[in-house]
Amino acid sequence: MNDIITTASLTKRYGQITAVDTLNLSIPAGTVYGFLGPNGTGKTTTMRMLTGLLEPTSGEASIAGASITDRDALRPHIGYLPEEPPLYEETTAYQQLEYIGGLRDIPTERIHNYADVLFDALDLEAGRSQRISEYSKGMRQKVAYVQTILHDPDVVFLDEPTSGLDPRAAKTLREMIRGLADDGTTVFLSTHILPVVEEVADTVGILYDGNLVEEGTPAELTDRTSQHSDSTLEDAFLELTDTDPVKEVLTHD
Ligand SMILES: Nc1ncnc2c1ncn2[C@@H]1O[C@H](COP(=O)(O)OP(=O)(O)OP(=O)(O)O)[C@@H](O)[C@H]1O
Repeated sequence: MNDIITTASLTKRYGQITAVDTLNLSIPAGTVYGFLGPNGTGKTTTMRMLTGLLEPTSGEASIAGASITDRDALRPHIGYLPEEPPLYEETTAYQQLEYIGGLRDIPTERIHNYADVLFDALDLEAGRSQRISEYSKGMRQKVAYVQTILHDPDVVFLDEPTSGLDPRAAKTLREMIRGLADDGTTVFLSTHILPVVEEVADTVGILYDGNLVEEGTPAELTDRTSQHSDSTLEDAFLELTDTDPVKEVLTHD
């Protein structure tokens, strides 16, 4: 299978802190990669480097053959939904998408057709004519998601995409994520909601202190670490990222 995301010793330091440490990833096209790790372990830093927003200290990476340091070449291939997506407060959802789509030369008719289908699926019809400043967190998240995939990118980076969504919308979004991958789009998904990853990810990578400490299918990770037959990805995650300093002192001989 063709790897569409590759990184080679990708590293980011902030002064004394090494946020991402010689990260090597090879992610095949058309798969969902669940990127997990405790808070402050380098996930956002990695995503910002892979989307060309942050320069690496060292190492390399490419997306669909475009180097992450070549932003013009990279841009058409990627969509990024950050944890706090920027939206224009005074516009409606349509206007927001028209503006973003316009920057990418997407015809207005296509933007409207696409938005109509996705807004129906995500239950955002009622909010279409409202200004974004009047939106709830979940409504904002829905518009931001549509904005992320509007130009049909090869790789979509999603940071906590179900944040703020009600259970029905979150379920629809999980199905959409799977649908994207089934249609050949690659999804790089970071979330702390492990059942979401368990449901949609083909492969899971666990980042810990900037290092990739484990990688495999959700079932493999669970099996590798499981103490009992009904273990979940959450059990595996907790075991692989266990840094209880008190426990470390007590067990140190
Ligand atoms: N601009 C910055 N300047 C200095 N240190 C930073 C900066 N951004 C991030 N860091 C540090 O880099 C490390 C990784 O942060 P990052 O935001 O990538 O983690 P994360 O895994 O995305 O966390 P979370 O799950 O909480 O979103 C942390 O130690 C953080 O304090």
